[in-house]
Amino acid sequence: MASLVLSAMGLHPRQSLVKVSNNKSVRNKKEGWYLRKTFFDSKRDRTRDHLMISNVASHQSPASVPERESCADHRNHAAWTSVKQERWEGELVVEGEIPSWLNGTYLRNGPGVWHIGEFNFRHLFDGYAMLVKVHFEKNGRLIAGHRQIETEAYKAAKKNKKLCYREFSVSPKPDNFLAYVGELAKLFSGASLTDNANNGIYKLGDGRIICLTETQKGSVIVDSDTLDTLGKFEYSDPLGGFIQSSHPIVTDDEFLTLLPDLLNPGYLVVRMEPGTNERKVIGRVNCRGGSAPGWVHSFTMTEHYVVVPEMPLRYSLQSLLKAEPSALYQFEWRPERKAFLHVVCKASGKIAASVEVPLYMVFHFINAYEEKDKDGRVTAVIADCCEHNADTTIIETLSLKNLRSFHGQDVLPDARVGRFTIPFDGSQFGKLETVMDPEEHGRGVDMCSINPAYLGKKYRYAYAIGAKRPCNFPNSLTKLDLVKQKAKNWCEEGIVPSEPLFVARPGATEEDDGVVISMISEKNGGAYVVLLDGSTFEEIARARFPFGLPYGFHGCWVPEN
Ligand SMILES: CC1=C(/C=C/C(C)=C\C=C\C(C)=C\C=C\C=C(C)\C=C\C=O)C(C)(C)CCC1
Ligand SMILES: [Fe+2]
Repeated sequence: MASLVLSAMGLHPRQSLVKVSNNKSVRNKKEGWYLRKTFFDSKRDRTRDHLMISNVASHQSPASVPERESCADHRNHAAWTSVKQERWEGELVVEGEIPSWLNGTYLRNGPGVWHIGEFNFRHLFDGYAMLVKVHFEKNGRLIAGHRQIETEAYKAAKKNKKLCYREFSVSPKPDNFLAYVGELAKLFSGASLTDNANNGIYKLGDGRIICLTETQKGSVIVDSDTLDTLGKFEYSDPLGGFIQSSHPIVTDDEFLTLLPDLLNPGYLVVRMEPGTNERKVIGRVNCRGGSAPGWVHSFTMTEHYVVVPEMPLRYSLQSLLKAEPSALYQFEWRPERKAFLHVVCKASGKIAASVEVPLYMVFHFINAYEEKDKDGRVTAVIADCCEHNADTTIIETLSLKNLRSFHGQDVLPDARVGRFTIPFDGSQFGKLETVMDPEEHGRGVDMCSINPAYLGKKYRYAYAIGAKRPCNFPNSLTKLDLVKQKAKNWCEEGIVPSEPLFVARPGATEEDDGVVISMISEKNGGAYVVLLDGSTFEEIARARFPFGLPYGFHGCWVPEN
């Protein structure tokens, strides 16, 4: 009975509410209760790691989650370990003070499950999508939860107990030659590619919440409260193709994205209005560097221009066709084909500038803005990014084998805040410079966010994951002051933080007036959500989940009402 009551409260039965003062207890300010932190207190608990893809747990607290076979390696950091059950919801106890204006839901997308039965995925990017939510109620309470996204790829793997679609690093093995021929046909139509929407998450101008990956069919609508998968986002236009940027640029007024064209190498720049599913073409950029477009995980824009990257890391049709992944999975590094940035005018669709730039390797662009002369004419576009020193090593660093074998070696490749200058004077070349000494952020930087009010405009601050060396993955949060060229860092021993998401205080006039939210996975198997002050970059609150949560990619903020 007691355990049922605790379950209903979202508490584990071993997590007891006690009115005592104890250094292992955390005060729940609101209720005047203390929550004794007994999660994972015993070694036995830490070693329980359940296979979850074989079963669907209904709306449950951890207490009512059925025990399942042990599968994953319990010595793994929570960040690289599949989540223990398919879904959970409960209330979290807050340590610290949540600002009273913070009212809404933080959603995070990312991999949740990296295995199907005994079959283990190889890469961080492969994991089946899981959503995490933290709902900040007006009364200061936090209601949290997580849930797998019910994509075709995930459901098929569960039903058939085998890989059925091509994920980032793994492809289903055809049983025989006929099946192989069938697979090839499916590949050309895009049917064999995954719809595992494990990457981006956005609130569209019309209120719908969309989860995305690089495949167009991996666009999925979810419910921000229940985390239900509501269905595929079906594009109603005839644009075709099967790949898209994982990161559209979404505002209340529009959804802009890039569609790489693998057959006639180039990119379509498209725009979709809120309330519609129809993308309209703004313009097209033809690749300057040969027979395949570069990978466009993300891109950036200014107030009037879209910046289209053409990276030397290009799609490899050959690798896409092969069942066995090559060294760079579906990509190949082609430095001889050079690197470019193209600038497309949002109003006319015309190419305003197209320049060759030094080689670069970028997953995430940060922001861009226009530089103007005294008469208000645009003289250049500035585009900032998290740049991996034109080195693709980071992709292999993010394989699960590497992430799970950290023994104190400093193996995270260096990264920097890169700034491109794209002149508007007809020059053939653009510049790529380092904004600040990379030591400021431990030579690690990625998964960035800014104050959304500064999108496309001159800005000063960005928030990202950084590094405290030695490490094999970014293990700190960093606030980058791009004007002073300084960083403030926040870190705790053994943590893996996900993208720090900046949420502005309503009515704020300073760019950094707000909070930064990040989900933290711990090496002892725990997880918590942390809130930092956007200005001082000091911790203001945290709330612990009752079990570990894997690393996640990106978040979004859904304000109440
Ligand atoms: C790329 C293609 C596919 C899938 C891509 C997927 C599922 C995810 C990509 C995620 C990325 C690029 C995440 C980047 C994270 C970077 C980090 C954490 C950097 C840290 C550095 O210090 C498909 C869908 C399989 C199709 C083909 C192409
Ligand atoms: Fe991303």
